Amino acid sequence: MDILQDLENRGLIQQTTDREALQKHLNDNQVTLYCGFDPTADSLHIGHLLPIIMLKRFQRAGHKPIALIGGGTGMIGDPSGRSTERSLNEASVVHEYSEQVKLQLAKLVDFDNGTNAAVARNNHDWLGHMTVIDFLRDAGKHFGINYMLGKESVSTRIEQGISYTEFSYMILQSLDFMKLYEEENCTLQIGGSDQWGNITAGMELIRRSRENEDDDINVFGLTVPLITKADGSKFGKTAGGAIWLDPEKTTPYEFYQFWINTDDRDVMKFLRYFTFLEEDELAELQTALDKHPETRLAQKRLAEEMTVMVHSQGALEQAQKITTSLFSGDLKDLSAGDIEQGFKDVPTFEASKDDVGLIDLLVNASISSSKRQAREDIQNGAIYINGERQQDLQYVVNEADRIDNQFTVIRRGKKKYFLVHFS
Ligand SMILES: N[C@@H](Cc1ccc(O)cc1)C(=O)O
Repeated sequence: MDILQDLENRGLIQQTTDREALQKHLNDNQVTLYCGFDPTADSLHIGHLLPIIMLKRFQRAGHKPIALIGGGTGMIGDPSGRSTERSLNEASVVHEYSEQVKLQLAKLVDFDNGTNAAVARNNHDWLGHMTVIDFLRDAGKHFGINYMLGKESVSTRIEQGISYTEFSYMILQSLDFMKLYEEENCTLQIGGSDQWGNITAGMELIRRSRENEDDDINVFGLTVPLITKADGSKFGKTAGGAIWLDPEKTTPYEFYQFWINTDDRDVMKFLRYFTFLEEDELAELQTALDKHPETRLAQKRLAEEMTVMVHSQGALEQAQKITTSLFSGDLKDLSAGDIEQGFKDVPTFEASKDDVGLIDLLVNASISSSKRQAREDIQNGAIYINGERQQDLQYVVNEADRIDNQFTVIRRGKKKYFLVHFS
């Protein structure tokens, strides 16, 4: 099936410029396309995944993706989709973020697979050395103020205010498209739906600066939809904050759990958006969802695909093992690393490796508020050590209670977890 049809079936096209011409262009050529990512943090997050996967889809269809790192634009700040001015990051910080973002992109997009290997570029390489005179003469001349004021990213900000810095952002992104068009024969830019204005501005710049040339200029833009959820809340934001792609910031277990918790009403849409599963398999999962929603087969499949894609098969297996152990309450087979992932946000008490009476431990670790309370908790059967109830008031916590010789998981009541770390 051709790529545009596949994208359309998956609901992945928000807007395209001249759809028919784009179709023909993609049918007749190996097309070089790009998507830009501004380094606004030390890691990409789940909101960046859709455009990244889009690059992979085009790559699988035989086209050539460029992942553009916004080392230059990241110094300025895109007003698109934002209601307030951004605060500027130090140059050294943007530089550091750029390196991290580049490494992440390299893991996700195939940078060495022969004829259509993906390429990484950094727009600081050209924007960072441009003089202000060149900028105003060569780029600025092609942008009418009315045209710029008409862009949604600007018009929606006139009331609250927008700096000249952010106002100029669209010119920088346009210069990128022109640069990549000239140097890499890049003819398609893709992005999130809020990027439509910047993408079309780039096409306009390419056309205007080549007005006197006779050959046809074939450049295109395509945007993906904003991801919405049935419950109206924002995609990718949880109580614990953003879902990052960096395993140090969001562990693979947490990442896996994020997808597992997808609402029944959203799961099929997300499978279409994010995975490469094809119609027949999607239909099977739809049937499972209709007949046996309680098995959460579609959610499991989504979580598996995404965890392997962003992390690894090993990370998926670890996440599944932790999930099963936490569900059954049987923690014996977990390693210290598993415990750290599975109980990342649980209060942790540091202890030495000496045997200690359970009552003392409960009080020292602030699990029970007093010795009396500790005795009551134990007698009431509210205290569990590594998932096993302990009702002996004289019990001494010892080496055998240490998982991987480092952790003891204590539960008080139904789901209040505490971690004791022995060192
Ligand atoms: N403006 C894009 C990032 C980007 C940067 C440079 C480009 O040339 C293209 C895209 C964003 O904020 O998501």
